[in-house]
Amino acid sequence: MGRRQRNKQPDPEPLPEPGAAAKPSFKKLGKRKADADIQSKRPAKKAKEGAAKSKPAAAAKGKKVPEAKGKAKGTAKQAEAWDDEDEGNAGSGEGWEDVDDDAKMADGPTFDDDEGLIGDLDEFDVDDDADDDPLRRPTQELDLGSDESDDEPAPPTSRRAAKKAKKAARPPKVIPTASDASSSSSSSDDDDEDAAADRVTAANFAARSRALDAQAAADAALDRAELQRADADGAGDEEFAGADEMEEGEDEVDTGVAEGFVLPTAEERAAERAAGGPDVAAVQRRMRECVRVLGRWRALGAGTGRARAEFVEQLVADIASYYGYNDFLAEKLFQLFPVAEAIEFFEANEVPRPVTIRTNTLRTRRRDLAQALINRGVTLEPIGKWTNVGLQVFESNVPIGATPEYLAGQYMLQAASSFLPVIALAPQPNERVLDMASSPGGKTTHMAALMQNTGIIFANDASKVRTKSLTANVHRLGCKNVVVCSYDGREFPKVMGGFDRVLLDAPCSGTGVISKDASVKINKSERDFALLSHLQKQLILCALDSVNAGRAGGAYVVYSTCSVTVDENEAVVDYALRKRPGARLVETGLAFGREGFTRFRGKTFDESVKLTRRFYPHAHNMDGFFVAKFKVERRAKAAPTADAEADAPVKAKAKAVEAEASLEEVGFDEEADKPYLEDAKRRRIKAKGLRPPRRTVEAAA
Ligand SMILES: C[S@@+](CC[C@H](N)C(=O)[O-])C[C@H]1O[C@@H](n2cnc3c(N)ncnc32)[C@H](O)[C@@H]1O
Repeated sequence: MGRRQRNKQPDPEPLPEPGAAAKPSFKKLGKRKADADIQSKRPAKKAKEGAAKSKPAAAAKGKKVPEAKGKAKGTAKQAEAWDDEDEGNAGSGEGWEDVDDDAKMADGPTFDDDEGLIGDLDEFDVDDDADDDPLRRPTQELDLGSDESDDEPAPPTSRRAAKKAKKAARPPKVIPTASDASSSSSSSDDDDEDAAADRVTAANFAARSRALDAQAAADAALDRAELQRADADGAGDEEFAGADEMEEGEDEVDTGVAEGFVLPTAEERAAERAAGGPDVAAVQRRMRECVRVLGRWRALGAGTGRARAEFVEQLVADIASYYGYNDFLAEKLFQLFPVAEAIEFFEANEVPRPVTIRTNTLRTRRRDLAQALINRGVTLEPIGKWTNVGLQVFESNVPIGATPEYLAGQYMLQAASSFLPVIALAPQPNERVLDMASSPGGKTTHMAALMQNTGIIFANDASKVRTKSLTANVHRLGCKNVVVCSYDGREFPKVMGGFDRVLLDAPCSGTGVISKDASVKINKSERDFALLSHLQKQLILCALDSVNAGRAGGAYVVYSTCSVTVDENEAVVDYALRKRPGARLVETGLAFGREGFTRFRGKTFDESVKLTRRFYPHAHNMDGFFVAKFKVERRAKAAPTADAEADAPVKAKAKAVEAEASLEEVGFDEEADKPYLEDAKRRRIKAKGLRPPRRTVEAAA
């Protein structure tokens, strides 16, 4: 399997059958970036170092990525191939949307106590380096017939060669799996061949898509079979119910703890720490053993004479030191998964996410954009079946954040996960929409495109500084239905209300985007999560109060975060359900993602919370993300009693006064706005060099 094929955004896993519990994924996504540290005595990676490593892929940073071999080719025939693809997708409507932003800020920034907010669209700005300026480079010519440069060997000093050498030096993964075996067997001979054989052109795009779909279906079938086996074997105690078995084939030899393995006591652990920590190979061995024992506690744990909690404690401590997390966060994230899956999650956080872009359909079509980028030497593919505007970039000769197409607003650098809340909200043309926390505008501009530049979107963000990048993106992408404003979201609906739909892409801890911002590993404490959860609860109530509950068919609110913690997600949503009886959760309309938790470590949430969706890097090859969709309707009135009927006229009058007052409060008066609207229309007509109609009497007055 080619390198790009392996890295390709897989088609997301289908939803489990109704009633089926959320299952761990057995897929492996790649190797640890941190493995280069293997020779060092201490396993923990410095967070700073990690942060630097986890910066966006070179392309997204405006750096040159390795030269793609062979010229990109394009003809009218190729364009037709993209045509077919887009037409094929056209009917799928909502299910085929795009994603949002940048690499560090794949789905926008994350909240940081000290700096307020971290990450910015500027992260994707091009270097000043003249060499990187795409505008000064000659555009590659289209030539379907020859592929001469494919034959040129990569220079020995190329980044590809360096990458190969680095790969060879990597130690085995903590928990090797069958998927590793297959990937390692192919990795030795793949890179150069793949670059030529897997090159995606508009011509071979449709066939490749089909092949990838078939591959994804086969993988999914394999996963299901594995999960059924794990289910049949049963799991440990209640806390770890669902913990997956280690690997197929281990059953025959799994008769006890590995020879020579002794779980250290608390004192031994303390002494080990005091001595500078264990060496990395020892930690790896210990983690592997702990996962194996915990995964089959009944069979293997009893003979150890130690408590399960001791194994868990050791494993969490080793995860923290090996991957460079603070103990608190390592444990918090560990608790989200069965044991073996937790390791997959931590591993996936070490792997950069694919660079993805969203076609701005206000400016171009995906096939045209793809053709233009292919012509510049960009190697790309559609992200997956679930979006008809997303493209995944594999290689590029030019900085993806500064191509003429980028500058012309034909696309947004945006993480695949951040398409999801917009798909769920499904804003329609001519609606009034509020994007409550919107900078730098990945989702705002996506909504503007779905609304075909009609209706109105109020794009709000509490940070004035951040609204600059929002405004820049709104202009670059040609969004004409967006009003940018800067209020604390908690001031809504006092500022304005009566919306058809509201998106609350809330400030969060960013535990879903650790691969882009490794500082999260050490700078989040219990207090941060408490503060964030509190802010999120306040914001969600304001979002629910800002819609027009009386709207025919109901109004909608989508709540999303790029975090995977329960405090910031299910707990917030459950709180909102309790506080706002007029709001209920509905299906997100997203065809994949895991169900939200309804029970978690002693907490019980409303059953409907399972309608929310969780996305994980190790399971969906995208940032960790959470999406919940609410429908808000006016609450049904109770049947009137005789007394109530007598009071009816008085109550009706009181209600009318109240309604009038609330209208005043939210500041809407269509009549009063009429002259201004008419003036604006006249100006627009004049600007086009046409004669505007005569003013109506009210407007003149
Ligand atoms: C996850 S980011 C939003 C990303 C954005 N939706 C996008 O797709 O580009 C969260 C945003 O919330 C903003 N924010 C933080 N506290 C806020 C508050 N109290 N009210 C409104 N916005 C807030 C931050 O400035 C930050 O830009």
